[in-house]
Amino acid sequence: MADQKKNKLLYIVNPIAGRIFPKINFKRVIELFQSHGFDVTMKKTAYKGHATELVLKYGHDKNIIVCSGGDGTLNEVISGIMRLGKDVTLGYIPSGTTNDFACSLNLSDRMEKAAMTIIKGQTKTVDIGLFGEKRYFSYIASFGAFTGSSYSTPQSHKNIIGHLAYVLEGMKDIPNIRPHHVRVETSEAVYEGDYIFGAVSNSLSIGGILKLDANCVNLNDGMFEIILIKNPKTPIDLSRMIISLKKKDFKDKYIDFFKATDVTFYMDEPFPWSIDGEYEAGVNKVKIQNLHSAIKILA
Ligand SMILES: Nc1ncnc2c1ncn2[C@@H]1O[C@H](COP(=O)(O)OP(=O)(O)OP(=O)(O)O)[C@@H](O)[C@H]1O
Repeated sequence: MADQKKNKLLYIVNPIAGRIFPKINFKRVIELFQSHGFDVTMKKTAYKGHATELVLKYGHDKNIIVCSGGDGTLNEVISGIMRLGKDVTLGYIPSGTTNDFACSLNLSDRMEKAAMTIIKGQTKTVDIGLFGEKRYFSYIASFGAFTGSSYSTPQSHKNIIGHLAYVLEGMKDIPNIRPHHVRVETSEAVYEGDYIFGAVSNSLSIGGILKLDANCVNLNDGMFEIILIKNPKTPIDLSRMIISLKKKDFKDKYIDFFKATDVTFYMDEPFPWSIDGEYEAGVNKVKIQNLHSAIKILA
């Protein structure tokens, strides 16, 4: 168990994350922390970007920063910690709709169990992504098919029907799927093509739909997994590719799959990205860097 005398804990709660039932019982979580000797300051988020501000405002004298929310809240807290420039440990009690990153870290979505993981005090380090100059991400930067639904699905729908809301919103995208011409450079290779989807990820699960093999992904190896999917020419190509993706077999001629530390994307025309499920405006060129072991997390 961690040395509780030293444990000044900032607890950030997104009160609107996840489904209506069950909502995070943050009072119970606070009681648990306090009963184990933690000195807790709790703050609720009130708007987008607030979690980052709260970390920067209240995080200076804390050694643990815990958040409850979904991938969006976690992303904002990580962005705050990266800017804080102080050695703090992150704790996460998932209460979002998809909680992709929590699944990769094997964190329980049962509130008390996740709180106990934090109280037990075992840490591991994980890589963090940097998209461009200042946009951090915990598990994914993606573009193309279905990524719009990750940030455009209304919160009210997510609250009522959970992850299915993303899937339904994504289906609206199908008639509009069109390829983007992209050139992708790593220190070792160049990939170029008309891609309908691309993802730079540090996760076992991409949008809760596409799964990567646990043996292939290490969240702290300084490398991203990168998947680029080309536009299939015929319905037969499309169905073969879908079968390959479902089998986690990425050798199909329409799929480029590789690992890299840093990767630069060159786009003919800008298109929006999704960063940990939140909207990011398009650019003509972006470098995505893996910041190795950048965050210490209780997991
Ligand atoms: N009080 C608030 N009112 C409205 N929006 C908020 C509030 N607090 C935080 N937000 C924003 O809500 C958005 C969604 O939060 P989050 O991603 O944590 O939950 P979720 O969407 O339910 O879960 P997931 O991303 O795992 O599906 C984020 O962009 C966050 O900044």
